[in-house]
Amino acid sequence: MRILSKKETNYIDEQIPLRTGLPLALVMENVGRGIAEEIINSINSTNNKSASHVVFICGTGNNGADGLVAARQLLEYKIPSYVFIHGDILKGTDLFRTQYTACQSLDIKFVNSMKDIPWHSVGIVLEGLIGTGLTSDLRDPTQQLLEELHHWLTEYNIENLWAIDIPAGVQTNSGQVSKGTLTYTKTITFGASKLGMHLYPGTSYCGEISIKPLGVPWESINMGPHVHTLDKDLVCKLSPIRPSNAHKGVNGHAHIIGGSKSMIGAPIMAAEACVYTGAGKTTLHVPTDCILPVQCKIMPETMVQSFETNADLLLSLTDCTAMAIGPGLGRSKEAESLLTSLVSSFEGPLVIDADGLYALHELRATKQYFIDRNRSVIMTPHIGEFAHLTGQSIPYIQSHYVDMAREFSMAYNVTLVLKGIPSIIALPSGNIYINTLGNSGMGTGGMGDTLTGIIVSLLAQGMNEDTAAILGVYLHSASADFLHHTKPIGYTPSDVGKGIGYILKQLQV
Ligand SMILES: NC(=O)C1=CN([C@@H]2O[C@H](COP(=O)(O)OP(=O)(O)OC[C@H]3O[C@@H](n4cnc5c(N)ncnc54)[C@H](OP(=O)(O)O)[C@@H]3O)[C@@H](O)[C@H]2O)[C@H](O)CC1
Ligand SMILES: [K+]
Repeated sequence: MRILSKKETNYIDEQIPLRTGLPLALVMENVGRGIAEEIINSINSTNNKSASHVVFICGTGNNGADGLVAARQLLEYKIPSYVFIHGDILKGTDLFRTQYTACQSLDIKFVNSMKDIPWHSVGIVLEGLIGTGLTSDLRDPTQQLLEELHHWLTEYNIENLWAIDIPAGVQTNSGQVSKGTLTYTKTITFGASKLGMHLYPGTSYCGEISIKPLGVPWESINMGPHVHTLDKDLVCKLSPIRPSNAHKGVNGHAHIIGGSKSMIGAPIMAAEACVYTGAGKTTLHVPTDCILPVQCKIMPETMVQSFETNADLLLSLTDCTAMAIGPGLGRSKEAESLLTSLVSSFEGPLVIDADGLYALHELRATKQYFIDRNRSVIMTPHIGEFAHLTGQSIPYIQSHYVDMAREFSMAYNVTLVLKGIPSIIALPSGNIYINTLGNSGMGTGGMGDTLTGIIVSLLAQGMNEDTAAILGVYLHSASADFLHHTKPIGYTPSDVGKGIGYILKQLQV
């Protein structure tokens, strides 16, 4: 499912009249009908017929105009509305003033104060103060107004607070939330949901999201790189189909490099997840000083090799269909020089994770290697590692989450899996995928190692970087969601790895 940025919604508004000759007022009529239908359905399904009044709190932009269209359309169904307008009507947009004039001649009650609303008979309140037109944090008068609204909702125990398009105070692109923003039970949005509705903290203010059509097939408008949700519908088309005569020689040989004296669990989890995801062969390379405990712990299906020096390791990487480096590798000068050698000499599919990313801290020095490669490298940083890679602070990354991921991926030719809540995948083409799965039980050490193992396994089986990253993130989260269903916390990254085959089966149904 596509997700829209602020720039894209503005572009759609601009292009529809240009391409079709249809005025924006007609689009607004469609979205207003969408809002009205949602209200009618809710009123019809509730037993409380005494709470039948609808209240619209509108600004003087097009978001407020959408509310006025809905109020007018409700009259046809004999549903009365009260409207409170915030702001100077004369300074409203053309569409707002048109709708305002139309509503003045109808049986819609405009109130000058919220005190004049019969709150005891109100079932639903819709906020059309500000939509995608939010410019900065909410200004004081708007914050005060929302505070007053909150007072009435609490006093009269009104649960249904619905936002038109996006809650006033939530930034469309970043999901950052202004002081004074209220929490909604539903957001009725148009065409597609907006980025900020999928990113924290914005997502927790929106309530249920209901998408209403614009009435014009806007997806055919070319707007450059897209943002999509990562969900089952998308990955069903990506699921690998293995020929019935496939054997281990054709199912890929994944090599994983990692481990250090104090960290043997991370490479083991990665290697085992790689096996569970179906690689034909999995070899784990660990430093000589930790091979014994690794061999004692790891499942017998993996091959384990040790290396004393980087030169040893590079020589032993034969028959390698895909490689992952980083889990538990440790932070050392050797690791840094290993990374530089691998990035410049290994031409096959490569995943860099964890300490492998840390070893890239002189990223500018190696940037050209990434750009010159025929294929992108997959990097899987969490936000802390991404901050280290980019030199930006964590709060800055959080408030520029999608933009930073996209810029990084395009500049470095990297398929980026940015692990956060939610995780996003940024492709060198500029396209972004926002993960819609996952749960709180995943916040445990080793989950990232398992993800790396899944992704390198998919690469080894012949998937390209972009598909392996997208499908890998999906399989990882879907497997965790399956476990979470019966065991909310305490399932392990290894359990997640073990479940991958079952999720692949679900995708093939
Ligand atoms: N393609 C679509 O999806 C369509 C969307 N539509 C709707 O249009 C809005 C966007 O309308 P727009 O007129 O661009 O802007 P808004 O109405 O969202 O916002 C403008 C009003 O908000 C006030 N504002 C802005 N920033 C602040 C702030 N920081 N604090 C307080 N108030 C703020 C602004 O006041 P000014 O005094 O600054 O002018 C305006 O009053 C979109 O969200 C949809 O709902 C269309 O229906 C067409 C299709
Ligand atoms: K709104």
